[in-house]
Amino acid sequence: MSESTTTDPVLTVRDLRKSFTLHTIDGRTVVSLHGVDLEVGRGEHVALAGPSGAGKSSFLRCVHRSYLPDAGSVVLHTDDGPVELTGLSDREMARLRGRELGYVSQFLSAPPRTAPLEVVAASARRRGMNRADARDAAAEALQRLSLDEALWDVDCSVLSGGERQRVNIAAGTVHPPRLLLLDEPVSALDPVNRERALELIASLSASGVAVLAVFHDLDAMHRLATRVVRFADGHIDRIGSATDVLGKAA
Ligand SMILES: Nc1ncnc2c1ncn2[C@@H]1O[C@H](COP(=O)(O)OP(=O)(O)OP(=O)(O)O)[C@@H](O)[C@H]1O
Repeated sequence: MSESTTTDPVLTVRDLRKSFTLHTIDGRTVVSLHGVDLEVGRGEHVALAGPSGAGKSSFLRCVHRSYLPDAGSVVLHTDDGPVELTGLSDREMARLRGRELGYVSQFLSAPPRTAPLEVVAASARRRGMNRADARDAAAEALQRLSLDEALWDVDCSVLSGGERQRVNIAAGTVHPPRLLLLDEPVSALDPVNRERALELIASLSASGVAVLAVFHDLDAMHRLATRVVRFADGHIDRIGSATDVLGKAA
């Protein structure tokens, strides 16, 4: 399924294909994306829906290029013009990721012996802030997500799952990038912290950030998505408002 063109595009994906060869199972091939087209505009929040195994995470990872697609085009529209991500060297991709492309998964991957404040400040620095401003912005982001200040300088490895997720969200949203990819970012949060995180994510769209998100939770999609894209068997089979695609909110 194809879709219409967005007026102020941030991301344009065309005919994206990805498959995996399972070497341990007689070289069997699993196709996760069969040729997907999608455009995401400035300030849009596009939610990826669909059953388990439909290709949602593969799509996010191919856009982030933690998976290298087999074929197709992934273009990020930057201030310097469109950049084809599939053709960048690893070094160029890493630089672009730091500045323009945030990825928040459900797990925090922090270097050993790093503290929350450092993780979030490092993310802000990669996005162009100076050291002092990055530290202030990191403190503000952690405060907004109610991470207890006593934890800001402890090793991330001692944090609980929900605390790690809040550090991850703070790092993804501090001095927000042009495009933010979210893969189940609030799955370990209690209701109060989940609410704060959803409010923060909602405020990003208002400031022009393009968001591409996977939430298994229908309520989050209804609240946040300007458009829902439903995946099935590695294809997009439906695009529309949350109510059109998911039915009425509970
Ligand atoms: N690294 C991998 N190696 C082998 N197969 C993979 C890999 N990543 C994804 N797949 C396969 O690709 C298909 C799509 O998986 P993907 O994780 O993208 O689905 P999903 O829609 O995100 O599912 P879920 O909602 O359960 O997270 C599945 O059949 C999965 O087994």
